[in-house]
Amino acid sequence: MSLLLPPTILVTARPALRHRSSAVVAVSSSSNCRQKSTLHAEAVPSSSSSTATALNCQHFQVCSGCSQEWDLDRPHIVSEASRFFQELGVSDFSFESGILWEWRCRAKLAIRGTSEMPLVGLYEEGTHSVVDIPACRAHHPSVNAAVKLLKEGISVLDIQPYDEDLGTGELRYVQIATTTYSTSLPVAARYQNGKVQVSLVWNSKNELSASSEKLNALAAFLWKNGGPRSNTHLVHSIWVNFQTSTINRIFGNRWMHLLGHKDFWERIGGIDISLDPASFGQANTQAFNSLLRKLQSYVPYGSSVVDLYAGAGIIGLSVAATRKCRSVKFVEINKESKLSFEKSLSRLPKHIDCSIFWHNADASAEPLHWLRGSNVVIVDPPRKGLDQSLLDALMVISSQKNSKALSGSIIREKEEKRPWVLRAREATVHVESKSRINWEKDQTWPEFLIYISCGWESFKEDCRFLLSNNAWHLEKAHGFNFFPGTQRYQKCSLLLGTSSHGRVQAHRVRSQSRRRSRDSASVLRPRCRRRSEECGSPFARAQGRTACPTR
Ligand SMILES: C[S@@+](CC[C@H](N)C(=O)[O-])C[C@H]1O[C@@H](n2cnc3c(N)ncnc32)[C@H](O)[C@@H]1O
Repeated sequence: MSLLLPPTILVTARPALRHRSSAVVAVSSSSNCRQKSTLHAEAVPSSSSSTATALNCQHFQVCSGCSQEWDLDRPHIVSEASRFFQELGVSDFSFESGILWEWRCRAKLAIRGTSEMPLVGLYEEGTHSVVDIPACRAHHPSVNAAVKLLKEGISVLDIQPYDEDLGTGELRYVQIATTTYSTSLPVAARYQNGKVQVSLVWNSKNELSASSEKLNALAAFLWKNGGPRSNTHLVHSIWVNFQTSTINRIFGNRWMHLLGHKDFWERIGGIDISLDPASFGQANTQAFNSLLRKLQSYVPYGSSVVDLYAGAGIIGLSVAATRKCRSVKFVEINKESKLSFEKSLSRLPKHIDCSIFWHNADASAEPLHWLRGSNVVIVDPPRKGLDQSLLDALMVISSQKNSKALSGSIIREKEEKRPWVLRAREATVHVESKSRINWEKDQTWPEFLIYISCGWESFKEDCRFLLSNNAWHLEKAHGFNFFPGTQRYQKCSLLLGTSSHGRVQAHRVRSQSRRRSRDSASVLRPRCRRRSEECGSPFARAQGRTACPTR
């Protein structure tokens, strides 16, 4: 089995522990002092540090986005990860540092202040005060240029930034995503010349509200001064998301395309992918590309793959295209990802003969059902890690020598009658290959698990659990610098191989005790952290109110 650990989690290692404790106390008055001293300690360069790999950002220590100022190519977590994997028998853990600045191609930023002096940025650690970050070193240069243009528009048109205490104002957040896909430019010039998809989060229920005129005027301003006919041609397209709720979410449910190309293409992992603003997208597209290239090499040719927590399906589609897969099944809970998935699917090379199924479903509900029929399972869960039911299912399949017996025991469990479960089992997107796969009847079970993780602490826990009782065997581990300058999220990929030694009974006992320990961990972690990928501020998490831009 192979497992891919998202670097996101990783980098957090030691520093992550410090951050975690800071986060827990962030609502108390002493928390800021603690946080600051942590940041200060990390700001001290070691004797071998070089300015060539320093963050060198004027916003450091005020903005909550970055917490490592020196040695961006060596996140502190790497040495911990290396030791962790060494202890588990993997001595060749590798780490790719990638680009160190201008890597963030996707940013969600809060908009506060006044129309004369708008603030566009992240929350100061432990507060809900927005820090303006016009010269952010992590942002792709096009993101910073778009923020500058947006601020001009806010001032010229007297747009009112959101006031979250009063719930008033017009513009709450902006999401800016960069595409570097352009066939009219030489490859070497494409990254620097990225164009942005701007999504304005507008404080109204829909396009019929009284403030719509101002919204249209702002969109027209951005298009006139940044669109294809402007001198700079920075803006690819403009969307609006309507959000009036005070709950802990950046986006509401209503999206509308306003100007520019609706489809937003990027080339990653050897395929063309389309990402709608409502779909999950990786912030560091270059690191993601490296991760995909490595991951592909671990998928045997002709595999049947299940991609759980699939988002818009980039990982599964990239292995379908490069590994001659028999079938790839995707399971994703966010229905908004379907549109992006279908568009990307439409550009998969026509010669690829692979059965494809995309399900809008919860991977943790009936996980054995999703695992059946595949020899490779790829998981890329949110920071909280794998759902317990899926971990249990992975342990069950590893401990059963006889796949027929396994299928039989599952089928005997119950005949499913619940209509919503049956509906979820039906693929909402289905492309049949010439070989016509019926994985529902297939007796194959995963032999390879590839775990991509963006939460180091939860990953370690999941990994130890999967390796317990020799249920899975760890083969490879790789780290990728997805978030240089931030300690919190790195991505790491691991490859686990199954063994057939474990006993189901023994495993069940263990999984129960683990569930208890997870519950107690959740007491320390604010609830919304477990629920929402969006919330990054300890303050907001503890208060359970307005969402914070992710870092
Ligand atoms: C870290 S993202 C990975 C997305 C995708 N693999 C990619 O790289 O673009 C995690 C994804 O898991 C989805 N998700 C969260 N909980 C889920 C669940 N219980 N079942 C299925 N998908 C889930 C989220 O909507 C999100 O798209």
